[in-house]
Amino acid sequence: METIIEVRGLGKRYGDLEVLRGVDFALEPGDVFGVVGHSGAGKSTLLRCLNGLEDYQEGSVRVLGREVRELDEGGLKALRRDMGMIFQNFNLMERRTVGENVTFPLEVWGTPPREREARVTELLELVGLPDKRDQKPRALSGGQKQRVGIARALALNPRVLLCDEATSALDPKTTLSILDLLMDVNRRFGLTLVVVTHQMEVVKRICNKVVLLDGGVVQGAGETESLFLSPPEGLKKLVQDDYAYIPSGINLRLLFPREIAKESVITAMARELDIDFSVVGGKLERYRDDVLGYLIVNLRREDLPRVEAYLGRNGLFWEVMDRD
Ligand SMILES: Nc1ncnc2c1ncn2[C@@H]1O[C@H](COP(=O)(O)OP(=O)(O)OP(=O)(O)O)[C@@H](O)[C@H]1O
Repeated sequence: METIIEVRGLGKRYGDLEVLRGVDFALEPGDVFGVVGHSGAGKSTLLRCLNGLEDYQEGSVRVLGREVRELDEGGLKALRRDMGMIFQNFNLMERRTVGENVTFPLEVWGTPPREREARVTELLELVGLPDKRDQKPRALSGGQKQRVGIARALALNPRVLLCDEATSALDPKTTLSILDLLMDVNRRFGLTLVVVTHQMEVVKRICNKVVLLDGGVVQGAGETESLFLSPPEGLKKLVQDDYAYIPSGINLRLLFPREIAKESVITAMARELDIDFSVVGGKLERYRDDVLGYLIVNLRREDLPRVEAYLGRNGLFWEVMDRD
């Protein structure tokens, strides 16, 4: 499949400050790629390297087959037409109406007025705001403003949408509605999304791939589900909940991949093996279209071999949390 964005060995400095080092990833059309990490991790800088707003000193950033650093002014303009962007604070023009905001990129690219009108109508329908066309942004809620931001970002039919903390200023319910809209445009147009966020819930809900940055270095990367269900050491703090583990016996983390998420594996196991255990904690969550999760149980050390054998026989995944 075509690679739409390929980043290899990316290194970026502001003077003496190294902000990104050895960043690698590749995205295919339709990927929803989460970029997560603490404040100052380099997330926004990475995004700006993708659309040529920042230069980089090392490695390669190829977008739609073009090396971003080598683009001239015309090339950069074309690149930004192919990459829409939305922002935490929406960046709408307050003096312009909603319709005038959405039409702005079309004006810049010289689209004839009649086509512009039709396109604005279509875009405002798409984001669910056909009746707000003549309103000023100040009359809109945060969620509605972001919908206008999305309509404007899609005006030129981009291949990629860059989302910089796009839901961070919104309440949880509005966040979900914006994420649903982003998934809708992703599926409908095969749009690739790059989603910078510090909200793990956003990643779980819409991203199929994720990279975790810390101090400008990739700490973990891969498919969202496997990264969350079984994170590498060092990432656990960032993606897992803390539980007060029971100090005696064995704490076992059972992972529920999609096929068995809803089955009551645990009660069946307890019955069949005739063992006792306590539930320490757990979570079932929605990841895109699946319900996945884990459960942490505490059992007697001597029961572990039989439990592991049972889990293995039944095709389950588990992790012993404190095997010495
Ligand atoms: N224009 C700049 N000049 C100098 N240093 C900068 C500049 N922009 C960012 N930095 C520094 O680069 C580092 C990474 O910043 P960046 O904004 O990419 O992080 P971030 O992960 O997006 O953080 P946040 O979530 O707080 O936005 C920080 O240490 C920041 O202070």
